Amino acid sequence: MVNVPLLSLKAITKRYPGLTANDAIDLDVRSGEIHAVLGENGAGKSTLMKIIYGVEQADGGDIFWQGDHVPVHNPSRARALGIGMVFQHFSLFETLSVVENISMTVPGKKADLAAKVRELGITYNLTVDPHAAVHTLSVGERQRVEIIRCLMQDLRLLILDEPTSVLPPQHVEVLFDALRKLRDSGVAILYISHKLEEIRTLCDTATILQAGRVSGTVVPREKTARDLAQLMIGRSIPAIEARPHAPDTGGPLLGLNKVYVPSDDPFGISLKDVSLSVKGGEIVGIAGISGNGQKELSRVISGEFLCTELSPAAIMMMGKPVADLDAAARRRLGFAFVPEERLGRGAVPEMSLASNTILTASEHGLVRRGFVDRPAVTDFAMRCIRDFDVRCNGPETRAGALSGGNLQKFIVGRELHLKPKLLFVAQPTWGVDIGAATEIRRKLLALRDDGVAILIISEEMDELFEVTDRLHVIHGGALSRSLRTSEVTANDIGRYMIGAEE
Ligand SMILES: Nc1ncnc2c1ncn2[C@@H]1O[C@H](COP(=O)(O)OP(=O)(O)OP(=O)(O)O)[C@@H](O)[C@H]1O
Repeated sequence: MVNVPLLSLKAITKRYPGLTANDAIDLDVRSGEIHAVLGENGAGKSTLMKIIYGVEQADGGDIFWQGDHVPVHNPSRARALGIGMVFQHFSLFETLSVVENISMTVPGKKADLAAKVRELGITYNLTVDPHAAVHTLSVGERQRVEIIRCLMQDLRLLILDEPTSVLPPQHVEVLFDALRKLRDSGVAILYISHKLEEIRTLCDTATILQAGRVSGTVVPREKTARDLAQLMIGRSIPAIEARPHAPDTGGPLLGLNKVYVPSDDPFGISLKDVSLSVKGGEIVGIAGISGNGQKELSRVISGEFLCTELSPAAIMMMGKPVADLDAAARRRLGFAFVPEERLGRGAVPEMSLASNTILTASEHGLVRRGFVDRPAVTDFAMRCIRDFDVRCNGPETRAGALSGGNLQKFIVGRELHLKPKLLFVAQPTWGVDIGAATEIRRKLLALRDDGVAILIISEEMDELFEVTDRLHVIHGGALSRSLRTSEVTANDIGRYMIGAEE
């Protein structure tokens, strides 16, 4: 029995209208291994994980668990087998405590559950106070709660979907230590990530998916990140060339002048004395650990949150005071914005891609005399799809049916096609595969060279170093002074990020 895989998938197939998301996939996962699943956006990774966890049902193929043929009709059946999954978006109730959240799916007295949370926390170095309310926890701590919840049952296989995309760098190592301990105790881990270096450090095996099929299985440690990217995409990715600093092109197109904004969310961060400016032809980045005011800053700049205490001139766009203008009025001045949350704020999942373009592009010839110009809308959506290589069934595809990375590419494409004077992008390449991320960064640089002013909030240090001319670091709702990117190191930025530097 030693050689029987813990989980064995045979010819798993899943079809959606017009496409095959998983095409006869075979995959073996063994106890005590960390097994990466790699692939371009839309390759079928999340679909496959959802089938294993019982959220989606396969149209064909078989699942074997320790050699036995088992149907997995729903997540509770998966949990009963010993399968746990941590999704990208956590499923915790903010106002309840850790142990109250856990007791919703795990039977037992609260006192016993709390003791178990403490014990598991010590064993795996995932400590968290069982009685803390979830809203008081950092993102890293919430993820620990999700993992501990899986551990409370007899866990044999843990599925993690891009777990480090939400973590600050210093929490990544803590997570990896816990995952290695789990592996050494015999648990199998399925690990989805676009971060190839992480996969090389952490994972024992990697299965690569290309357009819904398995294209290979490798030992990632024996490959370079470049090899892995090539295996995923089927071609090599040219590096972004070094570029000279852009010339000054006049006055700032965005200015924040001593912006103080109390948070309207009881769990949020207040902005303190935030000043910054972005000129045409430059990219300014905002680095920082998530939860330090990025969300609040982006709502204030986008106009989604109007703070009545600000004087109109506290925020200037294209030389005009805008702090009292709503988002639509700011957009009319030539401002475009990519929010951090794709679904809900960036796009309406129930609407087609074409209709989603009208949300922000209506003033760009898509609505005439109050009527939607359908051919113009379709043409606009087609251009976004083509230029940003959005893998979908065309402009009438429902936004919610796109894979995460493809929806991100579509939203970035839509905003870049508005030909803004000032562009503000939160997490430009969040969840996007390495090939597409390089392409998005290249397009941002091209816009900058055309004189557009660009502000980027990102938690990816490499990305900020690759594209920005200047940087600020946000910590506790306050911004550092402006730092010229070519004159600082990642270590310098790290000190500001943890508040060791004013
Ligand atoms: N509910 C759905 N309806 C229709 N098509 C869907 C649905 N869910 C996924 N798809 C399609 O299935 C394909 C695979 O999507 P999936 O989310 O599995 O990709 P992925 O590899 O996880 O991508 P990413 O890296 O972008 O998260 C995509 O083409 C996607 O558009």
